[in-house]
Amino acid sequence: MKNPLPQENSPTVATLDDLATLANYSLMDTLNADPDAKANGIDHSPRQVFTGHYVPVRPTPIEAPEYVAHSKNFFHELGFADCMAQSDDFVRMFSGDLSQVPAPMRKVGWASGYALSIYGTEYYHQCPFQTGNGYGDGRAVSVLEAVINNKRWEMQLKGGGRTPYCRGADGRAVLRSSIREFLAQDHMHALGVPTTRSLSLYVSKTEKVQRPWYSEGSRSQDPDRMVSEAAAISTRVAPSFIRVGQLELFGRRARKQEHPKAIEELEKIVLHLIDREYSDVIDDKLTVAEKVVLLAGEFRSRLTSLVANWIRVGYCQGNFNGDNCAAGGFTLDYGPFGFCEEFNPQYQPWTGGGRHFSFLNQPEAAERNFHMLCLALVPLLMSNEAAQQQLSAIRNGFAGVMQTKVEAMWAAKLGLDSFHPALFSELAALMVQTPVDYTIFFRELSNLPDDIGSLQKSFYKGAVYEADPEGLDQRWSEWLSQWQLLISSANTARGCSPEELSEQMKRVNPKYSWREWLVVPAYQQAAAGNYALVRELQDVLTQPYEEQSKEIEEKYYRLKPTEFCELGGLSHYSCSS
Ligand SMILES: Nc1ncnc2c1ncn2[C@@H]1O[C@H](COP(=O)(O)OP(=O)(O)OP(=O)(O)O)[C@@H](O)[C@H]1O
Ligand SMILES: [Mg+2]
Repeated sequence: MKNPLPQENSPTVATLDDLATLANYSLMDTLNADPDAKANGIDHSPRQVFTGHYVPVRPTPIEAPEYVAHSKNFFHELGFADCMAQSDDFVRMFSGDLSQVPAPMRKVGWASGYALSIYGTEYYHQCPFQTGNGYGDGRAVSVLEAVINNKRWEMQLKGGGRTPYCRGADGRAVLRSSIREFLAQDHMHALGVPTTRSLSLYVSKTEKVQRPWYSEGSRSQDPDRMVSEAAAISTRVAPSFIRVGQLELFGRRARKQEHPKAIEELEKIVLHLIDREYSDVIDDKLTVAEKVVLLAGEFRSRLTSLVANWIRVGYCQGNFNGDNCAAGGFTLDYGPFGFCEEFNPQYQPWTGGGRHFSFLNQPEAAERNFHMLCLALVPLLMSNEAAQQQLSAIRNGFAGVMQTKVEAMWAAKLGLDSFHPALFSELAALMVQTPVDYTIFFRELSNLPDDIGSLQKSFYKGAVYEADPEGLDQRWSEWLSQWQLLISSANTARGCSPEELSEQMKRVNPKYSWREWLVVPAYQQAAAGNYALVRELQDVLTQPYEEQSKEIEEKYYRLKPTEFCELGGLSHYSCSS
């Protein structure tokens, strides 16, 4: 689970001209453009897009861009020189100005439409036209596809200006939310959780936009004022940005036979997805029906692993609807996300999100998204009864696969080879009643303590605990003895030393995880032009399994102070963008 060490090779891409030689626009060249689109990409007002997979859009640059951060890890993986992130032409391009990019890079990017489904229900009314034809990337604009070290990557600006899908909004992202997404992507990758990757982040020195947000110290559920915040553009990178919602859009159109090319467009996007995300596991020579069935099985496998990983690291996506669910099976859209500090199965940082997207309900939410993906694929199997049955068997097997993966994940967190239901259910009860800090508890347990002394570092000591501390400590001691028995017999069977087990558990249970109250000062200082804390956090969060220095431990391996509980913008948020 450790973050793979960046390649030591000297960078092969040192300038934007070097990067240009790797450009290769497969999506634009193989999928259908919206026939009503304007070739120059000046297409910045809400309108309906009836057909086609993408709309050519010219991003709107932010004024006076200033460098905030780039992902050093990802730059090294790609063979990019660090200095490139601050070079004029790179800054210009990745702050939204494509007017001077070197050929064969293109001066127009693209945005895609998608459908919205929430927890398995299809929605249309979020689109200003009530038809679903005006919903999609409202502020995300892809600007480049490049093949780098034999791997294809798509690079997408977030906050890159209005598109036909902007629904009347400004097309911008603010510095606060961009810093959160940028750091969270780097952190998740370092945690070993599949994710879109951070490339770069620039802020405008002059351009501001208004967002609802919380006053200092506010405990209100919803933001209580409008604030003016700096506009920023972050670039994220993935093999593709195809979402379940995107397949749903074409699936719905095919199901309703909305236009003569609907089925062909569905087939094309599905084959494109396979090519981008599944070409290593799905043979190109198979029939479409065979590919579709394999795709469903592979996506099920990736999605269930992803959600088990989210739970392992305490991540709650917050708004896990179909359009925030990447069809490649990685984490996408760090908006109203959060990491569980005080363990609570119903943890949900987003006040608009509801229980259905809460921490331990994510397997259920994932199943709903998976169901929507399967529905979208059905029109491609119309003449093939056998393939339809295979698809429905894969669909119906989701819950079983999900449960197996979640149980294996709990077993791994506990250093065991198999899941012990009774041991786990007492642990879950104790974790809620005490309650514990999720990260600190499992990390302390990874030291294989002799008694509960060190585990108490993770105790928040709530009302239930305070009512009977001896009683709860007694239950913890009993639980720990049972766990010790199980690990010692498992260790004997595996021929594994306690030191080896401890090391193994520490690769599953991170020491450092996202703590919102430690991120808030970083974006607040950044708003004043000081990026030191952003850099420090980037450093800490990209080595989450390492012990790091004493100083870092004292600052970041800590219970959430009580004064931060219930604070708006910190313990919960209603708007995150
Ligand atoms: N400021 C904005 N301007 C234009 N469109 C927006 C803006 N904020 C959100 N949207 C659009 O509203 C929809 C729902 O927003 P949501 O918060 O899921 O996505 P997001 O955070 O913008 O982006 P993504 O899913 O691409 O990470 C998306 O289609 C998004 O593009
Ligand atoms: Mg989204």
